[in-house]
Amino acid sequence: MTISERSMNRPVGIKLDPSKKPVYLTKAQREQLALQEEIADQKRCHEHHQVKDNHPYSDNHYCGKNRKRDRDRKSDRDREKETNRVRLENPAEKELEAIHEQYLGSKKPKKRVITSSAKLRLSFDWQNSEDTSRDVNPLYQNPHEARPHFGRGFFGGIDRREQKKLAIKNEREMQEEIWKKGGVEATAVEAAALKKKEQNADLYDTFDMRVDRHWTDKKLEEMTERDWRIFREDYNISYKGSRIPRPMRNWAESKLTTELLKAVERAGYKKPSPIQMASIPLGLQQRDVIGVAETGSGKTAAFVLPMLNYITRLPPLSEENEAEGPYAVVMAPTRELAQQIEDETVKFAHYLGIKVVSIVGGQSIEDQGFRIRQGCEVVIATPGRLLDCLERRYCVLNQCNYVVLDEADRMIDMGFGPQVVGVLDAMPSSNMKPKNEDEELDEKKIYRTTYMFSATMPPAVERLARNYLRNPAVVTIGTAGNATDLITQHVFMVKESEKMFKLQRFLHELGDKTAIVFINSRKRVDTVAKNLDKSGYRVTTLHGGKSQEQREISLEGFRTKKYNVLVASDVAGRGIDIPDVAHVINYDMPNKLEAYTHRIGRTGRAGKTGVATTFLTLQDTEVFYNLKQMLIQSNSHVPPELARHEASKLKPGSIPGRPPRRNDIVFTH
Ligand SMILES: Nc1ncnc2c1ncn2[C@@H]1O[C@H](COP(=O)(O)OP(=O)(O)OP(=O)(O)O)[C@@H](O)[C@H]1O
Repeated sequence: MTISERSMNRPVGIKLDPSKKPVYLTKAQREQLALQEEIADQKRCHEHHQVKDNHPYSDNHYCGKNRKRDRDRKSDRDREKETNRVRLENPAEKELEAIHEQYLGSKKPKKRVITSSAKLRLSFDWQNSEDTSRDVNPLYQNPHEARPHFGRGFFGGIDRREQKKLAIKNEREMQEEIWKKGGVEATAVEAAALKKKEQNADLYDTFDMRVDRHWTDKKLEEMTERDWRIFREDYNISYKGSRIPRPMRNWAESKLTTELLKAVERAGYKKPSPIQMASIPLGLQQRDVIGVAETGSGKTAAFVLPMLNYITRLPPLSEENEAEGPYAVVMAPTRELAQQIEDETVKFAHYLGIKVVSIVGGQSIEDQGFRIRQGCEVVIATPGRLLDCLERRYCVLNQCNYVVLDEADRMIDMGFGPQVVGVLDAMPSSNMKPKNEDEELDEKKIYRTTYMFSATMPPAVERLARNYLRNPAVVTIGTAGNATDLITQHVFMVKESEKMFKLQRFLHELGDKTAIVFINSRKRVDTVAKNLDKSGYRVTTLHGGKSQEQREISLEGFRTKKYNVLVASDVAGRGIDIPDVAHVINYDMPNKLEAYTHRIGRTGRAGKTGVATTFLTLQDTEVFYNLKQMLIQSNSHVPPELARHEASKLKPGSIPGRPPRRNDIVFTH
């Protein structure tokens, strides 16, 4: 209300001339004016209630000034809405509004979303007392080991053992009193029971300590749901899929046959690796499995052991059934990898009398066909050559129900999809598991089991590969696609012309240790190797343009340390397991991050550490974003030229300015 409006009400006690213009009022006058207005208002309200006292919606608080204020607010709102509507009907205004929204954001109030995790924030399904985590302070690591206090109990409060001893002493005295009054003597059994109680009272038990034990101190049958959860967290194991069996904690708890366990012991594998812990129990149940674990983490044994276990359950091969083909097939993208899987399989299989044959390109197909026909339980092959063998009728897969696709993503990426499908089609389809995952499996029946393993599994490839599997369990160790922490990653921004000089500097520092240098093209592999050879390095090469024999000689020479530098194309990028490779150098950055992960994974294997160095040029912008994310995630140094580059800031294929989606992971640096 303005002063002029107020003056219209003409309060009692203040004489104002109505003809005059509004005058200045002192504070005291204004206060008096307000008081009089308030009294007048209340009076009006009172009269109004007397009239409408019995009205059902009457509200004693809602009257007078309040009602007027509300009316004013409402009309203000209506007026504003109306101006907005008129304004927005004008196209120029509309456009202005859109630009405003684009730069300054929408005015529309955002709905507050309460996530389910926020709702449950303070709900734990375990008690504080159940916490088995170890305290960093050694003082609190063993809280129940109380120190004696010079014959006066223990430091730190009540001594449960003393209490128990006193309790049993009382019980004995009372019992003896009863026996005495009854005139009877304790029987031998009663006396022995009392004595046992006394002995027990002298011991601390778990209850006294009030501390739950860590899962490592528990027997299998004592493991609780919570212990299994901690176990999975300790080894970074995560699963997707239904009805997942428990992982195995050690070899003894696995359900592998005794002969296989002996073979594992002879191989020197003291403890299963996390991928083995998680996927062997699944394989033993004939479940289809997609296994993703970092390079050098023992994926080969994770699929080989359940496969051999499965074969031991089948009748041994004889003249009658050897013509029906092998019991199991493993497919891998490269010849070297297939041969390496053969070595790993033979390591265990020869103790069980299981025969293994590898079928790869570059060797006589007739010889390979002859070896299969002589009878073998396991065939390890590259998909192209195996399909060739099947089409030429050198081999059949009439009794093969176990198939492994190692480096499955690479096989599909290389265009081997049709060959893989061709091989799968040659297997008995009657043994496929039912499509409905809720349908119970017949325990006596043999179903086709399909295993798929890799260190990387891009979602698009996984979706495609899933066509070959039925109700698979997906096991992931750590974060899919990440390099192992055992590898120290260095990335240098260089010019093409500087690469050779820098490479020689790194190789010079290498001394007698071994290194693999990856180059993107076969031709350049030969050129770089020639240059290094001239400079006096012990160099050998490996790429797809060499004959199979040359490839094998090179790899063998590198394995036996006749050469300490292997210059290779991507043929050696996956799966190749050469112990003690100290340094991997990406002379050229590959054009996919998956290839980078696999290449650097040739070092830092089976628990050992390694170094990976990558030369990056401005031609590699395609991978800048993903590489930067990977370096940040693994706490590696990001060269400033990469961090600053535009291509490293924008995810390939994304729209500039689009706010991150809910599932996007954004790293800051
Ligand atoms: N339980 C184990 N204990 C000790 N060594 C093991 C164990 N399992 C596997 N290894 C060894 O670890 C090395 C790497 O294993 P493997 O080649 O199977 O790794 P991978 O996960 O398949 O690697 P990549 O992804 O590069 O193919 C091998 O030399 C193998 O003998």
